[in-house]
Amino acid sequence: MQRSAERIATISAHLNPSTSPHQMEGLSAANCRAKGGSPGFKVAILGAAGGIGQPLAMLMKMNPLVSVLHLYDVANTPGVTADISHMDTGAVVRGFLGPQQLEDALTGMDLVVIPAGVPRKPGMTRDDLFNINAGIVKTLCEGIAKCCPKAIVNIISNPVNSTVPIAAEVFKMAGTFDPRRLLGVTMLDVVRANTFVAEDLGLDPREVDVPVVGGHAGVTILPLLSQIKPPCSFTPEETEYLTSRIQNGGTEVVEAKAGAGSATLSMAYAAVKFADACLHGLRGDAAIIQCAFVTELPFFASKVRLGRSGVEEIFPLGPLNEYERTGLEKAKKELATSIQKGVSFVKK
Ligand SMILES: NC(=O)c1ccc[n+]([C@@H]2O[C@H](COP(=O)([O-])OP(=O)(O)OC[C@H]3O[C@@H](n4cnc5c(N)ncnc54)[C@H](O)[C@@H]3O)[C@@H](O)[C@H]2O)c1
Ligand SMILES: O=C(O)C[C@H](O)C(=O)O
Repeated sequence: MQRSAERIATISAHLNPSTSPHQMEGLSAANCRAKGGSPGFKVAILGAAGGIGQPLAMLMKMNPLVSVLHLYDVANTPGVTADISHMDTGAVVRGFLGPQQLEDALTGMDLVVIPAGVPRKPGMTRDDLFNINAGIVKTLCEGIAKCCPKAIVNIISNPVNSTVPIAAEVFKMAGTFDPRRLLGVTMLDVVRANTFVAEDLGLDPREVDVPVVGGHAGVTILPLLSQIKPPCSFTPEETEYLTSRIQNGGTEVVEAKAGAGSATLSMAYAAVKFADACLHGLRGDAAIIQCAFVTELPFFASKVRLGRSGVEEIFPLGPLNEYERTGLEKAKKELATSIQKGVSFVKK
């Protein structure tokens, strides 16, 4: 037991940038090389040892736009970091364990992705996670405000409809709030919508683009099937079936996993797709457009254009049909409650 604790501490020290020259003695050549890195962006994942965090860390390590990858969690980061760091891709990987290493994990980051927190079990709503996850997101965002206030922040932790308002309040109180840089990740809804619509129409999902707006829970998830590319028409029954399947995609996975958590692999895929879009925007690439939960309007998932400073343009919803207009009213009502819950949590 003692030996294994010492070993974890040693691995952690080797992977931590604050390791002193004295502590560096005895490191392998491979670890010593891990001091700088190729040009690119610095990305931190908070909750990196979790069900989403691990595959997300692997996919970010494969991203050529990433030069430094910081993996932070309150448990198990030394093992995950050692494992990921053996991948022969460009990004230098460093691990950080526990609150005392949070500031080191965040300092200098361009993009921070947050999948920290507990997932649902069957029978729970995302809002049932609020009591635990609200405090986790608040603490992590306080660290961001202090150590990397200019970073783009991608929030995955549920309930997104409340955790993003929590993050906004924390940043406002710290005087660092920039609505262009705070984004709730609703990409999995788009990924699911593309897949389910493609399945229904017999198309390749890579050729389908469904805008999904509103929020990330139940009726707040509002797929705009009337605005699909390529343009398609649906019967009322198809619209009802597809809308309901997209809105309940998360529950479908929670029930199939039967107590072992919620979507992790498809979420890691969606998170990296979204993070990659943010990095391309930061690099100055043109026409980077995705759906995300943004903090203007005041909070609403919309189609946005990403650029050097984060969200550079929020597109209007466009023409909605009768079914979508009704859905929008339901979404706005539920969203208002979830947003207020997040704001009150920080202000109390
Ligand atoms: N936005 C979305 O579309 C979407 C999709 C899937 C899951 N989620 C949410 O993502 C969250 C994580 O899901 P998961 O399946 O990876 O859960 P998980 O339990 O497998 O992993 C969560 C990780 O967070 C870590 N953690 C807990 N407290 C922490 C803290 N204070 N600081 C840093 N790390 C901390 C845990 O140690 C764990 O490693 C859940 O809230 C889930 O509901 C969101
Ligand atoms: O459904 C969940 O609890 C996780 C996530 O929000 C999802 O949509 O898969």
